[in-house]
Amino acid sequence: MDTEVGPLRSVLLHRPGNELKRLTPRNNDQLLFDSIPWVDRAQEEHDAFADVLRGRGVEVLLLADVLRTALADPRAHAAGVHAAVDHRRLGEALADSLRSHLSTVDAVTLAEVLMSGMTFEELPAAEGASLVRRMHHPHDFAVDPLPNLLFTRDSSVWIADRVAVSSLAMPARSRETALLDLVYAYHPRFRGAPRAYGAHSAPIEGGDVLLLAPGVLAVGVGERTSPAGAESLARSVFADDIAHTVLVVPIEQSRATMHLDTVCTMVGRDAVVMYPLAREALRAYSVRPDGDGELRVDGPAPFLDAAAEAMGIDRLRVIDTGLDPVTAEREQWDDGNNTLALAPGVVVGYERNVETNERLEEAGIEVLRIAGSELGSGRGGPRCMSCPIARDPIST
Ligand SMILES: NC(=O)NCCC[C@H](N)C(=O)O
Repeated sequence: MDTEVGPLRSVLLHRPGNELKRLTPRNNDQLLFDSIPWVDRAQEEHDAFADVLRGRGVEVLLLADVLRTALADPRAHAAGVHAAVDHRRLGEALADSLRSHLSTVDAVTLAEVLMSGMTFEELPAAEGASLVRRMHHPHDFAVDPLPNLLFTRDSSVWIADRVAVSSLAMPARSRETALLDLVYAYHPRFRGAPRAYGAHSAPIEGGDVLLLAPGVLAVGVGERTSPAGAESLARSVFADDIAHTVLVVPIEQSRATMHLDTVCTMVGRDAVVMYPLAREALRAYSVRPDGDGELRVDGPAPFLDAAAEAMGIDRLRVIDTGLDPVTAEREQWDDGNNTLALAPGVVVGYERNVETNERLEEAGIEVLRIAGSELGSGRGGPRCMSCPIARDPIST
């Protein structure tokens, strides 16, 4: 898979589950949600999103299913138990007893613990007194929930025939790496899938990675992906010969622009929808292999120019959203720029971004609208909620 817009064949989604029921007004900021979602409605919205994709011939894989299947392998099960138990939080005695307990549970139960976490009151009854158990509030988490699993875009990225399992920057998401790692290592469908980026610890998140054209990647660097993460990814894709240029794009370190795909996504082979303020502001370092195993770094230059040059086209078309600044800011916050392309000129977008969608349609882009009032409470749109696994090449 080497573009953002080739006909989408297969995608990994996560239907939100019990992990969302862990969100409270006390923990939602730390868990990276802006409000408390109505879980049943979020599930309905997500089911409708998945149905739109299936209706267009896309195979939808659900993370909970592939996780359960992977955990049926004893090695994956052991890795899952290891990922769940934090001995620094629990202390050695309680960690040992939780480890022994989880080692005996089936794959479905372990998957649920890995996704939804476990509170101290849900820990299996243990013999004897544990200071840790007594001092924690019963509702404290012994195993943290992962409500941001919903945003499968960020935790793994397919580039050509390789998958990069991300190292996520925020503590609330760092355990997602272990789950995706064991899915790709042990699920029969993915076992042996070649990796990109490896087990680097420098943060990369998939929302920052755009496959602009075959061999050309854009990587946002800001709140999530670090300069070191971008450099590691560049070195890895050059070593594997799956890209010739990586455009490294500094983005503002703020919640509204946490990933590059919050301000810019591709809607056609040479077209993007972009937050108007980003249009002039974005710049890019062009990183290429220098032929001696090192990197050549040029720039920074205006992003649109650097992208067109690397893609070998005259210019990258920006869909003129033509919005007044307040509407633009509101619709950017609600992920109007975060579209998922199903094919060149066909995208999924949140229905609430009325003006952005109208402008896209005026530019000839078909917009498949989905509801997202609850899904969007974690600040992510259709692109954030999808990890494409296979796309057809764009026919010429
Ligand atoms: N690619 C994206 O922009 N993903 C959205 C992630 C939202 C999630 N609540 C987070 O803060 O990581």
